[in-house]
Amino acid sequence: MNETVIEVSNITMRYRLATERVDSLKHFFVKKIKREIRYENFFALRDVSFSVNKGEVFGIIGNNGAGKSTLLKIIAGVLKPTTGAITRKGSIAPLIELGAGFNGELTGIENIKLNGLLLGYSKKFINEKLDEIVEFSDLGKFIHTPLKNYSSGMKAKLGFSIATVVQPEILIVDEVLAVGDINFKEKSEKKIRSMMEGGTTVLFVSHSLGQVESLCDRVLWMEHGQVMRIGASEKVIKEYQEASKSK
Ligand SMILES: Nc1ncnc2c1ncn2[C@@H]1O[C@H](COP(=O)(O)OP(=O)(O)OP(=O)(O)O)[C@@H](O)[C@H]1O
Repeated sequence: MNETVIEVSNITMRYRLATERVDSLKHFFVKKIKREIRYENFFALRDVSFSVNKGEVFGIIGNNGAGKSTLLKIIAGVLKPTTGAITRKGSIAPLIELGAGFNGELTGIENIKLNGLLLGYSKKFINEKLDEIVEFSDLGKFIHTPLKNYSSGMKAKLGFSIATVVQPEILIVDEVLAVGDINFKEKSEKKIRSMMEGGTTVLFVSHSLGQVESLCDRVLWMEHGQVMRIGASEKVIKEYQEASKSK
């Protein structure tokens, strides 16, 4: 029987956007005190529900602004939904907002140590795994350079290498593979596949439909914060492409 590891129940995420234009922070507070700031409700997610089974590779697709990253952040526990509930079973490695825990002044090596601690790895474990992380990251001599000199792809490589040195029960991958070069893409796809074989559940967000189709069992297509379709990858991707064409 299929075991559910992620259950998303009626998630709604509301952002409040200030509708006034203010030129400075001072101006903002003056207006706020005078209660002249008005807010508009913006729903990034509306009543989203689905579940993901253990060992499944689950893709999320949709146009820019559809709500994919917001949904992943809620599942990862980085954001709290306005209403609705999430249940999650097992350890999680969220590869989202890579670099959020990075420090631009520190070198690649130093960031591995810092980020590893943030991910809950012990010092001993990080030291044991350091060579493996450095090798996988393909950063060559840049590993000894401060991160502020890295491109976004280089940061993504480092983040992926750190997070996947352990086998989490749930791996969340948001566009990470899109910024890596072709060699790294192949390598990281291989790593994701080996994790899948080891039983890891993967949530994968990407605009690369070919990659989604080749990696994912099922796909969720979102539009304007709502679920359009959930189903077998090939079928849902085809429907999404047809809908995009006819727009
Ligand atoms: N902190 C925030 N405050 C207000 N609105 C936000 C915030 N974060 C995201 N949004 C809005 O929520 C909507 C969904 O954003 P989200 O980043 O989840 O989309 P996405 O599907 O991941 O897009 P993309 O494919 O471009 O990465 C967008 O309209 C965005 O402008």
